[in-house]
Amino acid sequence: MSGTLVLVRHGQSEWNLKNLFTGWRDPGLTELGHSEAKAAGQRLKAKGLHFDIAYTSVLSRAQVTLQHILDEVGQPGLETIRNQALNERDYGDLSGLNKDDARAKWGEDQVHIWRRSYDVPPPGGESLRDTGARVWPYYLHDVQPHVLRGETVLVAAHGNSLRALIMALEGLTSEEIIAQELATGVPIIYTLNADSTVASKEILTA
Ligand SMILES: O=C(O)[C@@H](CO)OP(=O)(O)O
Repeated sequence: MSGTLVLVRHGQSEWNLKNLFTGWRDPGLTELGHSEAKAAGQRLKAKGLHFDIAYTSVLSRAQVTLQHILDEVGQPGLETIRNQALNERDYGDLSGLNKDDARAKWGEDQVHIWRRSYDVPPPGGESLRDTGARVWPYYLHDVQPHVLRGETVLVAAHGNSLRALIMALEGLTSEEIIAQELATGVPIIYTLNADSTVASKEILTA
């Protein structure tokens, strides 16, 4: 076995609460989102995890979530790399629209296809496949080498950028990924084998 990879979706954002498509827009965390992030850090601390490096997106909800976690585990100054490759899937023209209003306008089925299909992009935005095409190479080139060296790596990112990563990590099909929903502020702990396949997975729910 080699190292440990912890993935965490940011805590609830203002736009999650308002039910708006977010994508690359940059709302902050709600009060609940801040406490979810702190609770995630406490649960990681209780597991005795000590991180060697952290990665996040260039969006503040993920960065603030990461900082709460690092504060809670007692590593507030840990080396942190921020990269756009880990950003949320770009929702294009849907960004900023209310999800119920979108269902009323385009229909439930079309909106579900835009939200959860693998390869149908929302107008002007990215499909999950498009998102994976930037997340996975970044993971392979920048993140995975640390894990394979035996380090413990934290990645704080977004619902769909992490779904794309998990799909490739676990070898899920485009059918299987549809049902995968990530809760806000719930860490997923993977250990990897030396050949980079997943050795174990634990979801740290409250
Ligand atoms: O709005 C978004 O950017 C994402 C994540 O909150 O939404 P969805 O659940 O539709 O993928």
